[in-house]
Amino acid sequence: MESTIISSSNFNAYFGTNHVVKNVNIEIPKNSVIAVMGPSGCGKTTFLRCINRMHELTPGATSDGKMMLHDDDVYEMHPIFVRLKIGMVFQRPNPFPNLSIYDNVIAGYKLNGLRLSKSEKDRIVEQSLTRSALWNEVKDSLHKKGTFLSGGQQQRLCIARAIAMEPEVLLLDEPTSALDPISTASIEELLYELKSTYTLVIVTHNMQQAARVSNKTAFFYLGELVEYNVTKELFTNPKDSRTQNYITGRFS
Ligand SMILES: Nc1ncnc2c1ncn2[C@@H]1O[C@H](COP(=O)(O)OP(=O)(O)OP(=O)(O)O)[C@@H](O)[C@H]1O
Repeated sequence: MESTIISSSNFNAYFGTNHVVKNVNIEIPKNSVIAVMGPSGCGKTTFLRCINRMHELTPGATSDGKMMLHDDDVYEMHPIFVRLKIGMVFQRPNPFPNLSIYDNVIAGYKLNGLRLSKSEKDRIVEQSLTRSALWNEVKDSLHKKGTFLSGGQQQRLCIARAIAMEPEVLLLDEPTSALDPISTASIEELLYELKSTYTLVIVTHNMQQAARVSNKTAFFYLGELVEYNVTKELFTNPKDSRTQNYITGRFS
Protein backbone atom coordinates (compact mmCIF):
# COMPACT_ATOMS: atom_id res chain seq x y z
CA MET A 1 0.00 0.00 0.00
CA GLU A 2 1.35 3.46 -0.87
CA SER A 3 2.14 5.56 2.20
CA THR A 4 1.21 9.21 2.54
CA ILE A 5 4.02 11.66 3.22
CA ILE A 6 2.20 15.02 3.07
CA SER A 7 -1.45 15.57 3.84
CA SER A 8 -3.44 18.74 4.24
CA SER A 9 -6.91 19.04 5.68
CA ASN A 10 -9.21 22.05 5.48
CA PHE A 11 -6.17 24.12 4.56
CA ASN A 12 -6.65 27.82 3.78
CA ALA A 13 -4.22 30.59 2.91
CA TYR A 14 -4.70 34.33 2.78
CA PHE A 15 -2.89 37.50 1.75
CA GLY A 16 -4.51 39.95 4.17
CA THR A 17 -8.23 39.46 3.51
CA ASN A 18 -7.69 37.85 0.11
CA HIS A 19 -8.58 34.17 0.56
CA VAL A 20 -6.36 32.50 -2.06
CA VAL A 21 -6.26 28.82 -1.04
CA LYS A 22 -9.64 27.43 -0.04
CA ASN A 23 -10.20 24.45 2.16
CA VAL A 24 -7.69 22.16 0.46
CA ASN A 25 -7.66 18.48 1.37
CA ILE A 26 -4.94 16.44 -0.30
CA GLU A 27 -2.83 13.35 0.38
CA ILE A 28 0.53 13.08 -1.36
CA PRO A 29 2.01 9.58 -1.63
CA LYS A 30 5.68 9.01 -0.84
CA ASN A 31 8.09 8.62 -3.79
CA SER A 32 5.71 10.06 -6.32
CA VAL A 33 5.67 13.12 -8.54
CA ILE A 34 2.61 15.33 -8.08
CA ALA A 35 1.87 18.04 -10.64
CA VAL A 36 -0.04 21.12 -9.46
CA MET A 37 -1.83 22.79 -12.36
CA GLY A 38 -4.39 25.48 -12.95
CA PRO A 39 -4.92 28.94 -14.43
CA SER A 40 -2.78 31.90 -13.46
CA GLY A 41 -3.58 33.26 -10.00
CA CYS A 42 -5.47 30.16 -8.80
CA GLY A 43 -3.17 29.70 -5.78
CA LYS A 44 -0.76 27.00 -6.98
CA THR A 45 2.42 28.72 -5.81
CA THR A 46 0.79 29.85 -2.58
CA PHE A 47 -0.29 26.30 -1.77
CA LEU A 48 3.21 25.00 -2.58
CA ARG A 49 4.74 27.61 -0.28
CA CYS A 50 2.34 26.63 2.50
CA ILE A 51 3.66 23.07 2.45
CA ASN A 52 7.04 24.16 3.85
CA ARG A 53 5.87 27.35 5.59
CA MET A 54 7.44 29.76 3.12
CA HIS A 55 4.06 31.49 2.80
CA GLU A 56 4.28 32.88 6.34
CA LEU A 57 7.48 34.75 5.39
CA THR A 58 5.40 37.20 3.31
CA PRO A 59 4.14 40.12 5.45
CA GLY A 60 0.35 39.90 5.92
CA ALA A 61 0.22 36.27 4.77
CA THR A 62 -1.63 33.82 7.01
CA SER A 63 -2.99 30.29 6.85
CA ASP A 64 -5.11 27.84 8.83
CA GLY A 65 -6.00 24.16 8.73
CA LYS A 66 -3.67 21.19 9.04
CA MET A 67 -0.55 20.39 7.04
CA MET A 68 1.08 17.12 8.07
CA LEU A 69 4.46 15.61 7.23
CA HIS A 70 3.93 11.93 8.08
CA ASP A 71 2.27 12.20 11.51
CA ASP A 72 3.79 15.56 12.45
CA ASP A 73 1.98 18.87 12.17
CA VAL A 74 4.22 21.06 10.01
CA TYR A 75 2.90 24.17 11.75
CA GLU A 76 3.98 22.86 15.15
CA MET A 77 7.51 22.02 13.98
CA HIS A 78 10.40 24.49 13.93
CA PRO A 79 10.19 26.29 10.55
CA ILE A 80 13.90 25.74 9.87
CA PHE A 81 13.53 22.01 10.46
CA VAL A 82 10.46 21.99 8.15
CA ARG A 83 12.47 23.61 5.36
CA LEU A 84 15.29 21.11 5.83
CA LYS A 85 12.82 18.24 5.45
CA ILE A 86 10.88 19.93 2.63
CA GLY A 87 13.23 21.65 0.19
CA MET A 88 12.32 24.10 -2.52
CA VAL A 89 13.48 24.90 -6.06
CA PHE A 90 12.30 28.12 -7.67
CA GLN A 91 11.22 29.19 -11.13
CA ARG A 92 14.45 30.99 -12.01
CA PRO A 93 17.72 29.25 -11.21
CA ASN A 94 19.14 31.21 -8.29
CA PRO A 95 22.61 29.96 -7.37
CA PHE A 96 24.42 32.30 -4.98
CA PRO A 97 26.36 34.47 -7.47
CA ASN A 98 29.43 34.96 -5.32
CA LEU A 99 29.84 31.33 -4.36
CA SER A 100 31.62 28.53 -6.21
CA ILE A 101 29.71 25.48 -7.44
CA TYR A 102 31.11 23.56 -4.44
CA ASP A 103 30.04 26.20 -1.91
CA ASN A 104 26.62 26.56 -3.52
CA VAL A 105 25.92 22.88 -2.93
CA ILE A 106 26.72 23.08 0.79
CA ALA A 107 25.32 26.60 1.28
CA GLY A 108 22.31 25.28 3.27
CA TYR A 109 24.64 23.86 5.91
CA LYS A 110 26.54 27.15 6.27
CA LEU A 111 23.34 29.22 6.37
CA ASN A 112 21.97 27.03 9.14
CA GLY A 113 25.22 27.11 11.11
CA LEU A 114 25.83 23.36 10.65
CA ARG A 115 29.55 22.56 10.62
CA LEU A 116 30.95 19.80 8.45
CA SER A 117 34.43 18.31 8.10
CA LYS A 118 36.21 18.67 4.76
CA SER A 119 35.61 14.99 3.95
CA GLU A 120 31.89 15.27 4.79
CA LYS A 121 31.63 18.33 2.56
CA ASP A 122 33.42 16.53 -0.29
CA ARG A 123 31.09 13.55 0.07
CA ILE A 124 27.93 15.67 0.14
CA VAL A 125 29.04 17.77 -2.84
CA GLU A 126 29.85 14.72 -4.97
CA GLN A 127 26.71 12.83 -3.95
CA SER A 128 24.35 15.78 -4.50
CA LEU A 129 25.85 16.71 -7.86
CA THR A 130 25.72 13.06 -8.95
CA ARG A 131 22.07 12.79 -7.92
CA SER A 132 21.26 16.00 -9.77
CA ALA A 133 23.03 14.63 -12.87
CA LEU A 134 25.59 17.44 -12.91
CA TRP A 135 28.72 15.82 -11.46
CA ASN A 136 30.28 14.72 -14.74
CA GLU A 137 29.86 18.18 -16.22
CA VAL A 138 31.32 20.14 -13.29
CA LYS A 139 33.69 17.83 -11.40
CA ASP A 140 36.72 19.62 -12.85
CA SER A 141 35.39 23.12 -12.19
CA LEU A 142 33.94 22.86 -8.69
CA HIS A 143 35.69 26.04 -7.59
CA LYS A 144 34.35 28.18 -10.42
CA LYS A 145 31.34 30.41 -9.77
CA GLY A 146 27.93 28.73 -10.16
CA THR A 147 26.83 31.53 -12.43
CA PHE A 148 29.29 30.43 -15.11
CA LEU A 149 26.99 27.46 -15.83
CA SER A 150 24.17 27.41 -18.40
CA GLY A 151 20.60 28.03 -17.20
CA GLY A 152 19.77 24.31 -17.18
CA GLN A 153 22.99 23.48 -15.32
CA GLN A 154 22.26 26.28 -12.81
CA GLN A 155 18.83 24.78 -12.17
CA ARG A 156 20.42 21.35 -11.62
CA LEU A 157 22.87 23.06 -9.24
CA CYS A 158 19.88 24.49 -7.33
CA ILE A 159 18.39 21.00 -7.17
CA ALA A 160 21.76 19.72 -5.87
CA ARG A 161 21.75 22.49 -3.23
CA ALA A 162 18.25 21.44 -2.14
CA ILE A 163 18.98 17.71 -1.99
CA ALA A 164 22.30 18.27 -0.18
CA MET A 165 20.18 18.88 2.92
CA GLU A 166 18.66 15.40 2.51
CA PRO A 167 15.04 16.51 2.40
CA GLU A 168 12.21 14.01 2.10
CA VAL A 169 10.12 16.23 -0.13
CA LEU A 170 11.16 18.62 -2.89
CA LEU A 171 8.82 21.42 -3.95
CA LEU A 172 9.50 22.79 -7.44
CA ASP A 173 7.78 25.97 -8.60
CA GLU A 174 7.76 25.95 -12.42
CA PRO A 175 11.39 24.77 -12.43
CA THR A 176 11.73 24.70 -16.22
CA SER A 177 9.77 27.78 -17.26
CA ALA A 178 12.96 29.81 -17.73
CA LEU A 179 14.79 27.05 -19.62
CA ASP A 180 15.21 26.02 -23.25
CA PRO A 181 13.68 22.70 -24.47
CA ILE A 182 16.93 20.72 -24.14
CA SER A 183 17.55 21.84 -20.56
CA THR A 184 13.86 21.23 -19.83
CA ALA A 185 14.16 17.66 -21.08
CA SER A 186 17.22 17.05 -18.89
CA ILE A 187 15.42 18.39 -15.80
CA GLU A 188 12.36 16.25 -16.57
CA GLU A 189 14.60 13.19 -16.88
CA LEU A 190 16.19 14.12 -13.57
CA LEU A 191 12.78 14.44 -11.86
CA TYR A 192 12.04 10.90 -12.96
CA GLU A 193 15.29 9.68 -11.35
CA LEU A 194 14.77 11.68 -8.16
CA LYS A 195 11.40 10.23 -7.32
CA SER A 196 12.99 6.95 -6.20
CA THR A 197 14.57 8.88 -3.31
CA TYR A 198 12.29 11.89 -2.80
CA THR A 199 8.68 12.95 -3.16
CA LEU A 200 8.32 15.76 -5.68
CA VAL A 201 5.56 18.36 -5.92
CA ILE A 202 5.87 20.44 -9.06
CA VAL A 203 3.86 23.49 -10.09
CA THR A 204 3.64 23.62 -13.85
CA HIS A 205 1.67 25.52 -16.48
CA ASN A 206 2.72 22.99 -19.05
CA MET A 207 0.17 20.20 -19.44
CA GLN A 208 2.52 18.08 -21.55
CA GLN A 209 5.07 18.34 -18.77
CA ALA A 210 2.51 17.32 -16.14
CA ALA A 211 1.54 14.36 -18.33
CA ARG A 212 5.19 13.36 -18.89
CA VAL A 213 6.55 13.61 -15.36
CA SER A 214 3.78 13.16 -12.81
CA ASN A 215 2.00 10.21 -11.26
CA LYS A 216 -0.88 12.33 -9.97
CA THR A 217 -2.15 15.77 -10.88
CA ALA A 218 -3.93 18.31 -8.70
CA PHE A 219 -6.03 20.83 -10.61
CA PHE A 220 -6.68 24.14 -8.81
CA TYR A 221 -9.25 26.74 -9.81
CA LEU A 222 -9.88 30.01 -7.95
CA GLY A 223 -8.08 28.66 -4.87
CA GLU A 224 -10.00 25.38 -4.73
CA LEU A 225 -8.57 21.94 -5.36
CA VAL A 226 -11.15 20.96 -7.95
CA GLU A 227 -9.80 17.58 -8.96
CA TYR A 228 -6.94 15.32 -7.89
CA ASN A 229 -6.35 12.06 -9.61
CA VAL A 230 -3.88 9.77 -11.35
CA THR A 231 -2.49 11.98 -14.13
CA LYS A 232 -3.57 9.76 -17.02
CA GLU A 233 -7.07 9.50 -15.63
CA LEU A 234 -7.35 13.26 -15.01
CA PHE A 235 -6.27 14.04 -18.56
CA THR A 236 -8.35 11.40 -20.31
CA ASN A 237 -11.41 11.31 -18.10
CA PRO A 238 -11.77 14.54 -16.08
CA LYS A 239 -14.65 14.40 -13.63
CA ASP A 240 -15.24 18.14 -13.26
CA SER A 241 -16.26 20.44 -16.11
CA ARG A 242 -13.71 23.05 -14.95
CA THR A 243 -10.88 20.52 -15.34
CA GLN A 244 -12.25 19.52 -18.72
CA ASN A 245 -12.43 23.14 -19.86
CA TYR A 246 -8.86 23.76 -18.73
CA ILE A 247 -7.30 20.72 -20.37
CA THR A 248 -9.15 21.36 -23.60
CA GLY A 249 -7.79 24.91 -23.63
CA ARG A 250 -11.05 26.76 -23.05
CA PHE A 251 -9.25 28.95 -20.53
CA SER A 252 -5.58 29.28 -19.65
N1 LIG B 1 3.02 38.44 -2.21
C1 LIG B 1 1.71 38.56 -2.45
N2 LIG B 1 0.98 39.54 -1.85
C2 LIG B 1 -0.34 39.65 -2.07
N3 LIG B 1 -1.04 38.84 -2.89
C3 LIG B 1 -0.39 37.86 -3.51
C4 LIG B 1 1.02 37.66 -3.33
N4 LIG B 1 1.42 36.59 -4.08
C5 LIG B 1 0.30 36.14 -4.71
N5 LIG B 1 -0.78 36.89 -4.36
C6 LIG B 1 -2.16 36.71 -4.84
O1 LIG B 1 -2.60 35.41 -4.45
C7 LIG B 1 -3.33 34.80 -5.50
C8 LIG B 1 -2.72 33.46 -5.83
O2 LIG B 1 -1.42 33.69 -6.37
P1 LIG B 1 -0.42 32.49 -6.71
O3 LIG B 1 0.88 33.09 -7.10
O4 LIG B 1 -0.44 31.50 -5.62
O5 LIG B 1 -1.15 31.85 -7.99
P2 LIG B 1 -0.58 30.88 -9.10
O6 LIG B 1 -1.68 29.95 -9.42
O7 LIG B 1 0.71 30.29 -8.67
O8 LIG B 1 -0.34 31.90 -10.31
P3 LIG B 1 0.72 31.85 -11.53
O9 LIG B 1 0.40 30.62 -12.28
O10 LIG B 1 0.41 33.10 -12.28
O11 LIG B 1 2.10 31.83 -10.92
C9 LIG B 1 -3.37 35.80 -6.66
O12 LIG B 1 -4.58 36.50 -6.57
C10 LIG B 1 -2.21 36.72 -6.36
O13 LIG B 1 -2.47 38.02 -6.83
